[in-house]
Order: sequence, then C-alpha cells, then structure tokens
Amino acid sequence: MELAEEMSFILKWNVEVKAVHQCTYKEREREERKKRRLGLYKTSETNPSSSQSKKTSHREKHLHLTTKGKIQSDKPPFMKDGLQSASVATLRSSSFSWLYFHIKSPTQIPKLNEFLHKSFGDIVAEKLPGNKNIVHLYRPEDFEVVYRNEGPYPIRGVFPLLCTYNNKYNDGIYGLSSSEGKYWKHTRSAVQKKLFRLEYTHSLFKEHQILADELLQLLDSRKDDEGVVTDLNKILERYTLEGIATTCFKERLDEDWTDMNENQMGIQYLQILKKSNLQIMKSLLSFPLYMYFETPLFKEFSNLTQQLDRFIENKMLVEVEKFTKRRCPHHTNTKMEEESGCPHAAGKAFLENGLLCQLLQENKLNKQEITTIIKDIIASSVFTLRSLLSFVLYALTQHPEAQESLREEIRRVTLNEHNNDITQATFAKMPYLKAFVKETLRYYPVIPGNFRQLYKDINIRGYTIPKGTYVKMHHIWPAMSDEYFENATEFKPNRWIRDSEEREITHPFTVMQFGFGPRSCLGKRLALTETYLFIIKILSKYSVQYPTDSFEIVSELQHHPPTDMKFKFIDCPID
Ligand code: HEM
Repeated sequence: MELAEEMSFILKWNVEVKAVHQCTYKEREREERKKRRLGLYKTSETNPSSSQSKKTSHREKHLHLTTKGKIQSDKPPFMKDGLQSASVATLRSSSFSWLYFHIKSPTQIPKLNEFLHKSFGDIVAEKLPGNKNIVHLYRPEDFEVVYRNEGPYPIRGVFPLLCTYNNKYNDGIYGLSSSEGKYWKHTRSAVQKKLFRLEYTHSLFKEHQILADELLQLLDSRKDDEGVVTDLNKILERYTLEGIATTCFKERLDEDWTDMNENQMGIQYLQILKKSNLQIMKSLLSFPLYMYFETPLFKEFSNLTQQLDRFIENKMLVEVEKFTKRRCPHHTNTKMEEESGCPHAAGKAFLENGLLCQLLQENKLNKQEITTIIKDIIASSVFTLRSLLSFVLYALTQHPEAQESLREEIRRVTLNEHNNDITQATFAKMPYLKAFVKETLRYYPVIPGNFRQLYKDINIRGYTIPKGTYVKMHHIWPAMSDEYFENATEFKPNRWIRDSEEREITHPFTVMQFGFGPRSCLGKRLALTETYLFIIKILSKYSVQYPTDSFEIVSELQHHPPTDMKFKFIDCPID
C-alpha cells in the first residue's frame, strides 16, 4: 500500500475532521485592495490578515489541547475580514503515534506533511506521544503571526538525541542552534558580532574568491573528454567544508584539498558528520529509548560526536599557538597591548584570525563552549550550502535562457570593474543574479520548514494556540502555490526584479529559506555571498549542461541533490 493510502486507512478510523476551507492569498489581497480603493479601511486599521496585533474578536475560539489524549476544537470561526474560515483536524493521540510507526524512512516525512495538509487544511493540530502538541501551518500569513510573536529568545526546539548527549557528556552545553533563553542570546551575539564585522567579511571575501578559483581548477582536472564531472556531490561538499573552515579558522582544513585524497582531514570530517546526521535521523523515527538507556544508537552517536569534538579541539590548540606567537612578548594581555598602541595589538591582528581564534581572544566563552559552537556552525552550513549550490547548477541547466541572461549581466558588470575585480559591491549591480538565487530558493528549496515553540498564546485563524505548543511552518507549500505566485510551477527570476514587467508582489513570508527574526540563519549572508561568487566564477568560464535526464531531489529533514549528480562544463569564457 502507498504511504498516503495507508495513512488514510488508519486515519479513517481515528480522526474526525471538523472543516476544510481554503481561501487564496490573492483573493484576499484583491478584496483588500478593493476595500482600500473604496476607503473602507480607517487610517488606523491595519490589514486584518497580516498581523497578530489586531484585537481578538469575541468570535475567536480556543483550540483546546487537552491532556486526555484528544484535541478538540470549536466550530470553525468566521474571521473579521469575512473571507476566511479555519480548518482544524482533531486527532486522537493514539492514532497519531500509530501514523508515525508507519513511516519507514525519513523520505516519507514530507509526504506525511503534504498528506495532512490535503486532508485537513491550513491548520492541523497533532498530538504526539509524551503529551506534546504540534500545530502544522501552511500559510505565510500564519507564519508571520508566529515569527512576529516569538519573543526575545525564540525557541526552535532541539533534536532529543543531541540534547541527551549534551546533558550527559557535554556538561549541558548546547552550542548555538540548540541552546535557549539568555544563554542562547549571549552566544549568538558573541558569534554574530565577529561574523558580521564589516572588515572581517571583506577579508573573508578575498579568501573565498581564492577558494572559488581553486574549485574551478579542480573542476578542470576532473572533467572527462566530454567535459562531464561525475563526482560533483563530493566536490561541492568538500568545497563548502573548506569555505566554512576558511571562516572559522582563516585557513583550509587541507591545503591540498583539491587532490580529493581519501586520507585528508576534510574527507574524514565529512564522513563522521554524515554518519552522525544519520544517527539523528534514525533517532527521530524510533522510540527514544536512548533517553533511558545507553542504546547502540546512542553509543554510536556519542562516539561520532566525540570524534568531531577532538577534531575541533586539535584545531583549537593550533590556533592558540598561532595567536600566542603573534602576540607581542612585552605585553601579557590583549588589553595592555591595545592600550599601549603596540603594533602587535590583538585588535590589529584580530582580523587575521578566524572566528574560532577571535572567540578565544575575546574570552567571553570557554573552550568547551567554543568547540561546541564551531562544531555546530560547521554542521549547519556544509550540507545546506552544498544543496543550494547543486540546485543552482541544476537550475542553470534547466533554464538556459536564465543562464544566458546571467552571463550577459556578468559580462556587463565585471568588464566595467577595475581589473575585473569582484567585490561585494559588484553584487549590488547584479539584480538578475540575486533574483536568480531567490527563485532557485523558491523553486528548489533546501529547507522544507521551520519550527517554533510558542512563547505566548497566539491567535491564528480564530484559534488561540496556547503558549508552549510546537508549531511547524511548512515553508515549501506557499512557495510552490499558484495562490501566491503567478504560474508557480514556472521558473521565473524576473518575478523578483523591481523594474521588471513580470514583477510580482506577494506575501513577504512566502519564501523563508533562512527563517526569520533574531533566531534566523546566522550564515545567511555568508551563504548568499558564496553562492553569488560561485555563479559568477562558474559562468565566467563555462556554460553548464546537465547530461542525464533525472535529477531526483532527496527529501528528508533537508533537501539533498542526488548522490550521483553529474554536470557538463563546457569551456566558454566571458570576454
Ligand atoms: C543555503 C544555505 C543555508 C540555509 C538554507 C540555511 C537555513 C537555516 C534555517 C532555516 C535556520 C533556522 C532559522 C530560524 O529558526 O529562523 C538556520 C539556522 C542556522 N544556520 Fe543556516 N542555512 C544555510 C547556511 C548556513 C551557513 C553557511 C551557516 C554558517 C555560518 C549557517 C549557520 C546557521 C546557524 C548557526 C543557525 C542557528 C542559529 C540560531 O539558532 O541562533 N547556516 N539556517
């Protein structure tokens, strides 16, 4: 039986659906434009669908998430704008846990989410074992309400396996992406200040350009007679790992990374990281016995995580040594050096160091905390960026007219630059490049959705969802819906260009690949810079083609390119 059939079979016996009604964003926009034209809004009145700030109406109902194994809801309310009614599935807890037992592979999770939406509508309440409630949302208007009410310390939720490990073996230190509250804010601002410092991003940019040139040499050396490179997945993973190593350590993991030698540190690091991700994935699809016993899965995960820790710790020793050598022998600490105006002062040498060394110098976080943060940053970046670069390449091959427009823009802009030098200012002159990447993120998303645990009660579609509830926002749904985009199944970068005739104004929360707010992706700027640079470098030298028919995106917790992905790079320099 197909997964969907199997689920509907189970659900038929257990689930009661109250109502399903869907209203399109465009319908509502049209209606609101009409109201504005007719002067129906008072000046103080805001768009009723876009914000949580409006007063709650007496018609708003409460979504009761009871502990008795049943989620109840009142009849669907009719909201203030009179256009939209809500849909809520009422699920019995036992039925839902059974649903999850029917998932055999993580690739089925997106299918389950799609199935829930089709079956129950735009808001679906789900009760999981362990008295946890999750509410699924599919509309950007609702994502906006969640993000705008997330409070000063947004909680995304953590992988329980990671959490158990950190409690047991890492003194409760959670790193950046899994920590919460004031501690999260403290670590985030320490890292963010360094990463976003303008001088640092400039110095990093130069390093990333050199890295991109090394990638081109690597591609040249791996091409067969027809120009086809077969192990592109491996190459891009290696490239993104060296990119984040450059950011964290201001040097390569392996100076000779383009040799792609199996004994290299980078290749070993990637292998451990992949195995560790696999354990996390497995842990999500089984009962969390590891919370109570040292199961084989937990032992394996702990062993892998400790290997990653050791790796970063070794790197840290090297960095400390470098930093000590660089320090002036006449001054014992950073402050003395700086106050004396010493030319070796840490402040001056600061930017020569990578993120790890800068964090050590600043002395706000201890070594164990820094190790966990760096490990976290590497894990958050390598595969996400690898996927985006692969999807960019694929999009170039599938839309040759876009590839040509990009080459034209690159030709026009870079030929006017002094010495053909690319700087960050170059990107500002390339609207098509930015639009192309945005459209790629819409059309070939890397992240299917995002989570928040509610910091206070919020009202969505007339239902009050209580504080503490987990909310899953399915970002991929509006991104590919005709309700939010003209011909959503067409790849059209021009829809994002302000001066273009094809420009579309849609809800700002439709494409949310980097999340939103104070907890949004820390590496967004870095990821976009690397992607722009990658496209400019590749297209300045090659025309790209996809030599086979199928490109099947593997959809798990993230979206991955196929492992056997190959592309054809035809020499075609821009002159
Ligand atoms: C295409 C590439 C990437 C995508 C699609 C992506 C996406 C995301 C998303 C959706 C989140 C959650 C945001 C939220 O909850 O609102 C996130 C968090 C994060 N990302 Fe990225 N990311 C990418 C690349 C990177 C890179 C290159 C780095 C390296 C610096 C990075 C570091 C992080 C970190 C540390 C967090 C956790 C932030 C926190 O909890 O405070 N990401 N990313």
